[in-house]
Amino acid sequence: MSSGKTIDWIASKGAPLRGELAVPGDKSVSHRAIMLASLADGVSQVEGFLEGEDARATEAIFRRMGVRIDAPKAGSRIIHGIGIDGLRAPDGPLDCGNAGTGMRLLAGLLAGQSFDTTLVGDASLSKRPMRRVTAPLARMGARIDTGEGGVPPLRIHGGSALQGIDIETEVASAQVKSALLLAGLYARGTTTVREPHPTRDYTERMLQALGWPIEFSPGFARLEGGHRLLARDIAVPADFSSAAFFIVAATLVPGSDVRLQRVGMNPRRTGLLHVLRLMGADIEETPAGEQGGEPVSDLRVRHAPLRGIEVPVAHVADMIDEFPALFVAAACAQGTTTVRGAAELRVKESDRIATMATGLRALGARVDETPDGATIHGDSQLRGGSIDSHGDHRIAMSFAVAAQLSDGGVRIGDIANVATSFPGFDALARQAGFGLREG
Ligand SMILES: O=C(O)C1=C[C@@H](OP(=O)(O)O)[C@@H](O)[C@H](O)C1
Ligand SMILES: C=C(OP(=O)(O)O)C(=O)O
Repeated sequence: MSSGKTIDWIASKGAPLRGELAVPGDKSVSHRAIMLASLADGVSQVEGFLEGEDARATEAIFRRMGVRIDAPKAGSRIIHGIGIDGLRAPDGPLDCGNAGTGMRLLAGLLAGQSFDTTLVGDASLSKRPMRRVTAPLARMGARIDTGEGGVPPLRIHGGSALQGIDIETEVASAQVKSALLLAGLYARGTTTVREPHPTRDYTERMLQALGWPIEFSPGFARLEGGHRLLARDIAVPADFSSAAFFIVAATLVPGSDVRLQRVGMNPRRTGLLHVLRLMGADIEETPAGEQGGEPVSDLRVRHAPLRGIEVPVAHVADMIDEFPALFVAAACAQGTTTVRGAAELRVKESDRIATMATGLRALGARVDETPDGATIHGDSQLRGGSIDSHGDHRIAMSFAVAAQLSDGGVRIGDIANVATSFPGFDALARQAGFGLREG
């Protein structure tokens, strides 16, 4: 949740990136851990929970629906599950903050409850499209009113008898898929979701880990209503999307050699690794076992010159949150990089194609926008300037990376929302070598 206070960063060229870096827990997994452990029978302990505002907003919402969640120390939660039908009506609107994930997953989960709820969000979330979940949920029998134009708030009417469906989603979105699966827990019969491109499968994996029968494979998931979830301890892996800023920065800054510890390597998240390697990056990956059912690896990233490429459309969904950082890499690569099939970027916390194109141009790069992507002309010697992050955490962090390559200082406006996904980014970035301070 944005505090309303505007904070800026002044970022500038620092030192080559060095050392061992531990990035915080995965945001997607942290949301789902709160939701599913709350609905389980018994007590679950969550370790590596992301202390970011998005996941904490979800946590606060479940507390308000009667779930006891203890926080013995940072990154730890003890969740006293109240069973699949145990949630209680909250005493007012539920605030999802900045989190599309929180709101869309909850739309599905709350559609199956016996009581009414209202979901609200901050200024950015209040502009994001919700019909992508409310329309298919309506086909299951859910009754959800949106604001004018299909945006939040969502007024969810409880007491609907949900019916399973077999549906092919229009957009490749793990949030849409997860909303339907969570509604499917409460539906009569079978819910089947087919996707145009496979998306992250954390909801499916965690349902399975907590004992709900589910069948899934890339681009496909099927479950039926009427089972129960059993509490289980959950170890949250480090967030690949947070690691991505350091992977790109270390690749770009000459002399860098950095190690990232035990990063979550779910194949539906690591598209950026493939794309950066195609561009010439030097990323060494050492598998380090599993954490919470997810493969994790130690990554060693050394500086390497990059060349522009056409980003394969097949990787787009697997790197959807990494495009802001990729745009920076592309601006500093030799030659042109083309991005297509990424129209989803226009409906994230900001229009990420437009905010990145505008910001990079302000630093002297040449970027042409297209409706579903951009052409980024490389070979840029970035200069200093002023950037508006539009309150978008990933834009703010991407320009902190860009500033490590620029000739002058970069003022990055409105960075408070970095705390939604990556609290402590600035301290870790300074530890790695970044020139970065509040201004
Ligand atoms: O399911 C999730 O946890 C997420 C899915 C993605 O959104 P879409 O599914 O809408 O693409 C991603 O952008 C977001 O950061 C987290
Ligand atoms: C798009 C993002 O998150 P959400 O949709 O949950 O707001 C993100 O973290 O980049």
